[in-house]
Amino acid sequence: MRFPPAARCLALAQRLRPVVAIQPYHQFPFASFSTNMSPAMAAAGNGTAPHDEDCTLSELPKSWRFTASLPPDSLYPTPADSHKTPRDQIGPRQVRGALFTWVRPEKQKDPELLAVSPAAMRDLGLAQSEAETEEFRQTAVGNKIHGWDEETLSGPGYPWAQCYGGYQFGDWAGQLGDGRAISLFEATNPRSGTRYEVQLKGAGLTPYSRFADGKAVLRSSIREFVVSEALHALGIPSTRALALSLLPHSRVRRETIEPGAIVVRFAQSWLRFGTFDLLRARGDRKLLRRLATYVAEDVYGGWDKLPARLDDPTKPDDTPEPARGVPADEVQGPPGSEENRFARLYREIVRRNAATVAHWQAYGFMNGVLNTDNTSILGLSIDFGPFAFMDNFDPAYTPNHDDHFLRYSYRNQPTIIWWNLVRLAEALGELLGAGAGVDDPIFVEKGVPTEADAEPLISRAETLIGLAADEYKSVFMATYKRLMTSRLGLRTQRPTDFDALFTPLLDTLEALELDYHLFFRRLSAIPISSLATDADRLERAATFFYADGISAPVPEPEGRQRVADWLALYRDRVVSDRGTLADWGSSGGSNSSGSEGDGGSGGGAVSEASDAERMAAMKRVNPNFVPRGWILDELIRRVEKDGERDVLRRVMHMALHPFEDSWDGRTFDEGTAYKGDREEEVRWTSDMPRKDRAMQCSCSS
Ligand SMILES: Nc1ncnc2c1ncn2[C@@H]1O[C@H](COP(=O)(O)OP(=O)(O)OP(=O)(O)O)[C@@H](O)[C@H]1O
Repeated sequence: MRFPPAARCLALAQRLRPVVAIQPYHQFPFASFSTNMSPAMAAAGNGTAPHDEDCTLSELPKSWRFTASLPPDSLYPTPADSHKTPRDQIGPRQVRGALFTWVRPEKQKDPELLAVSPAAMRDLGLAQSEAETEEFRQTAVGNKIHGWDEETLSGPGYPWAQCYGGYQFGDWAGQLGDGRAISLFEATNPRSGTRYEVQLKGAGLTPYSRFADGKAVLRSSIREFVVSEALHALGIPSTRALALSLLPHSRVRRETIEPGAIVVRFAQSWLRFGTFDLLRARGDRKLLRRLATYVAEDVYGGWDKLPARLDDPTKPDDTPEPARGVPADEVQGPPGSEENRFARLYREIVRRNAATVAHWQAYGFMNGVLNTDNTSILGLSIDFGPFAFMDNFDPAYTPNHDDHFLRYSYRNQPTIIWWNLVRLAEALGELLGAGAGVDDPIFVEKGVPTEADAEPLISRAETLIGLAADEYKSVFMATYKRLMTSRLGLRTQRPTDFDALFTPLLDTLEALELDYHLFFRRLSAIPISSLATDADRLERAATFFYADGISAPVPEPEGRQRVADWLALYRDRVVSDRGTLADWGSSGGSNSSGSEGDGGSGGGAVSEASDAERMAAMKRVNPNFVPRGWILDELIRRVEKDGERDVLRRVMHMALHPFEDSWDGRTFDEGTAYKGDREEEVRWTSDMPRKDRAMQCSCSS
């Protein structure tokens, strides 16, 4: 079966790439916090306060909607068929016509529960004390399964592994699938009503394990456990991690022999672009339509949740947020660019991913392997292999040791996510291009347009994908600018900020090899009144250098002057943002002046109260702690080699409360003083050791 329109879409994709081709990093910053804690961060909820409604694991409402809605592997049509098959016979193979296989996690001997995320417990609706129970420990490694009676071989649900494909490093990789992840059930938090798919990573072989062993090593499991929760606490959409267990009898062969582990993780959906890629590659149009419908109805919560057509899709920057509530069968827009419900679905996926990649850019996070099987249909950060947070600001940095062409480098991330979105557009091309004809019985039956309809369909798909490219860029830029604005403590955005403030800042960080995160955090503690004169600013400039000096080949006085020049711009911008007319010219004054028509002051002051408010607001969005590569390496060494355990609890606490000045001895949501390690906290939030900057990881995990 051929996919002619999608083939045309491929050509289109190639033509479209320049539309949003990644520009130099400094043209692509973004952020989405107001100076107050953003709703995302508030919702992220880092606390562990108990709730009356928190339940036990067995009380937690569970469902199996994914497996009830989509077709299983025909070799094991029912859970009982799979359950009766010896575990070692469920070997790797190509699966057709299905989106998952029923498969039970392997049983594990003497597992040790190493750590849980208190925030994850709370977000799932589980009482904190549940983590102490045997039921939790056995569930966390797959020894106990829910919804299935292993005696009677019956029950409402059974574990499963998803089938998907993907483009890896730009090439079609064929069928992939959950080769070592097995989903247990969907859990609905009774308080929030949010439903999550809960799964185990490292739980054993599945039909999608290909040539590998179905296991995960402790090293990569610790990294995924910590970063999932850290991203969420930063307000960055991410899959989550609930628990980490060590498998003492599991020896896993990678570059060396390593201990095995299992992470319990959860997300509102684990579907990836690669799931759609696979159906397109199989030519399975019917299932593709069914999957898209499942995503809209079950994952996004209904067709009416998707974005209405923009008032003017050719000018997304000038258009307000799209309305919602469009009925499923409504088609919007003029002939040639009519948007049906599948076009709205595609646009929502575009918008979510644009916002997420904007968060990564603003917070200096790199996934490291942005293949289409690692790109979420919900726009979540997903699959944590060789990820990293930026150390010294270097837009060409890739944390992936094997990424020789820098495909997944920091500056390329927005382009690559668009590249992946174009692959998704190819899969959805016929559905979104069909316009009002999408429900014509012949089209529904065959999934392909008639000869007469083909040309208009292709042309409409091309038009809509082109408009989606503009929308992607617009959402990306708006989000990035909003985040950067708040990271700099500004209450207002100006069109000139991007070129006049953000770009010179990033250029300075790059030229002087300054630490990206420490810069923002340290700036959050500098009163504007201390930047009044050039001499003040020159003195303050050294705050941003490492204690052992700058590593860039720039003489220190020159480096100081460069930072001081930017601080002058910043001071003027803050004064124009927060100062009053009466303040202007009332004190000191910098030598620089704001841009024409920019409200620049060239002098002025900010009241102490207002400046204190700026600094406090900045501290709420500029983390003091991020789990950098060297910290995770230390953590892994201490857990794996030195047998430490409590360090995991401490690192998770810092990751879940990243904006605090300090942690040990302070009272957090749970009402009792938190027991930390002061020396460790200071070390993990100060200058990083020179030898550890900009580390790279291999993909082995
Ligand atoms: N040790 C392994 N055993 C079986 N399959 C594996 C193993 N490692 C990777 N895979 C599979 O190879 C593919 C690509 O691997 P990748 O490292 O991107 O994924 P992953 O980290 O295992 O999974 P996820 O994206 O679910 O976090 C996936 O289909 C994955 O399931």
